[in-house]
Amino acid sequence: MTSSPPSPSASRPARPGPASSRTTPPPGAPAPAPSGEGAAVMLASLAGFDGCFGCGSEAESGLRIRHTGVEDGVVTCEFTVRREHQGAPGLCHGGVLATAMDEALGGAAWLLGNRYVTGRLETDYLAPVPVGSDVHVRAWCTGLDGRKAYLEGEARVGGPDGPVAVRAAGVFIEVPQEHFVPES
Ligand SMILES: CCCCC/C=C\C/C=C\C/C=C\C/C=C\CCCC(=O)SCCNC(=O)CCNC(=O)[C@H](O)C(C)(C)COP(=O)(O)OP(=O)(O)OC[C@H]1O[C@@H](n2cnc3c(N)ncnc32)[C@H](O)[C@@H]1OP(=O)(O)O
Repeated sequence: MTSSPPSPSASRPARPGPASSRTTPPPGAPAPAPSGEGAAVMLASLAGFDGCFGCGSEAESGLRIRHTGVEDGVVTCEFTVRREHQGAPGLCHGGVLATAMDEALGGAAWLLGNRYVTGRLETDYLAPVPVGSDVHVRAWCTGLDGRKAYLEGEARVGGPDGPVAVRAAGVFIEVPQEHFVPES
C-alpha cells in the first residue's frame, strides 16, 4: 500500500499501490466528496453509545482511542500504547494496531452518512511500535461501489508526522440500523 491521504487541495487521492485487488475500488467507482452531513448522521446514530472496544469510554479493557477530527473526509484519531497492549516484549501487539486501523477506517466510512461494518481489513506492519508510544491514525475513503465503501489509512508513531508504522486498506459494507443488536 503506497497511497497517501488526500491533501486539503486534492479532492480525490491518487491510489498507485493497492495492497490487493479486493481492497481496490473498481474502475470508475466514485470517490465521495467531503461533506459535513455524514458526520452529523454518524454522531446521531452513535449518540449515547460508549461501549465501543476501540473508542468507548465505558469499555474498560478497550483501547480508549480518541477521535480528534475530520477534515476533507480524513478522520484522525489517536491512542497510547499501554503495557497490556504488548505482543512481543515491549512492543504493541499487531491485533491491537489492527483494531486501531479498523476504528479509523470505520469512522471514515460512517462519515459517508450511512452505517457500515468491516467486510475485509488488510494491514501492512512497517515498523515496531513501543509501549508508551502515542499512535496517530488517519483514514479516508478511496471509492464507493453500491453498498461497498473502500477505505485506506495509516498509523504514525510519536506524532501526526512521525514515521509510518502501519498501513491498512479495507472494504466496509453498508448495513441498515437493524443489523445491530440493542444493548442488553
Ligand atoms: C471531533 C471529531 C469527531 C469525529 C468522529 C469520527 C468518528 C466517530 C467514531 C466512530 C465511528 C463509528 C463507527 C466506526 C467505528 C468502528 C468500526 C468497527 C467496525 C466493526 O468492527 S464491524 C464488526 C466486524 N464485522 C462484522 O461483524 C461483519 C460481519 N459480516 C456481515 O454481517 C455480513 O457478511 C455483511 C453485512 C458484511 C454482508 O452480508 P450481506 O448479506 O448484507 O451482503 P452480501 O453478502 O450480499 O454482500 C454485499 C456486498 O458486499 C460484498 N462483501 C461482503 N463481504 C465482503 C468482504 N469480506 N470483502 C469484500 N466484499 C465483501 C459482497 O461481495 C457484496 O458485493 P456486491 O454488491 O458487489 O455483490
